[in-house]
Amino acid sequence: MANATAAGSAACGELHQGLACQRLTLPCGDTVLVALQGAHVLSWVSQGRERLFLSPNNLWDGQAAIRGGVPVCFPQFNQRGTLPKHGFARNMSWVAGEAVASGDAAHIDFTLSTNADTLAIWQQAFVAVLRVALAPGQLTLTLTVNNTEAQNDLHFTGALHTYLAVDDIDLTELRGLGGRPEWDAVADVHGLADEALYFDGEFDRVYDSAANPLHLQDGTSTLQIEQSPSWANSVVWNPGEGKCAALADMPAHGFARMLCVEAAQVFEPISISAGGQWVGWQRLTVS
Ligand SMILES: O=P(O)(O)OC[C@H]1O[C@@H](O)[C@H](O)[C@@H](O)[C@@H]1O
Repeated sequence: MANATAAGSAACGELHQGLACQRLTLPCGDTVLVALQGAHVLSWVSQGRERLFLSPNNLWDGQAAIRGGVPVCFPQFNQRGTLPKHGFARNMSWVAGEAVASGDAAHIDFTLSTNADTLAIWQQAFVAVLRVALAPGQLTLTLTVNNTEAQNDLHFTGALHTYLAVDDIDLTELRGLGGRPEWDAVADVHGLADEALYFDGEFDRVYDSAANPLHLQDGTSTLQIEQSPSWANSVVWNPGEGKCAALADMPAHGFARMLCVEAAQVFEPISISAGGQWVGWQRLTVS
């Protein structure tokens, strides 16, 4: 089913590997594809180039976490709690709203609410909304979490776990975190970030987020990465060759074509009082 929206933008449903998806396409040709599973952005093409890495070795069974794109990790980051790794939101089906166009941009909201499956593992009433907003050369992902409890606070950690496509990880550098507190999770060492980060093996580090944008340079193009101050951390992850080989859902050399730069909340859970709301976003801009 396709429906035209204002200014020539188009929104339509389609299947990708059997999964129900929504696609937004702008008059300039930029397009984003989002699976209902996890409200998972699978593809963002801007200026004719795919900007996200998506593993060709995914199971596509509608439940297993999808490797690549932008997993929404909620309400738990990694294994820092009793919930499934990186929370359950990426494994569940979200509900797509109507696409909305304004000028040369468009957005669509996806919603996940408390249900029997979430209550079975997390006794918390909530409504989470991911807005996927497309503008020429720009993708903005905004996660809004509503605590719909009458009395209790809601606590969560999480991330927008963005897998950026790179031509060659050996030619990739990330700038903008220089001087920020860094925890190297591989070596379990705390320090301060170098001005430019390079990747020649497993890399798994958590940073105190920076106020300024980050810049990813991969040889042929530069991407600017921003996040709202409501996320305390940025996580930079590449499994490297050895760990990549152990990931069943990654091709052997997949590590060379990706870098995760995540807007995240890792250590200190975010608290939302009863009836309250939290908003956090990540914005990618082709530059
Ligand atoms: O394989 P998963 O569950 O998608 O997690 C991938 C990676 O996600 C990153 O955010 C973590 O920092 C890594 O430690 C983790 O390995």
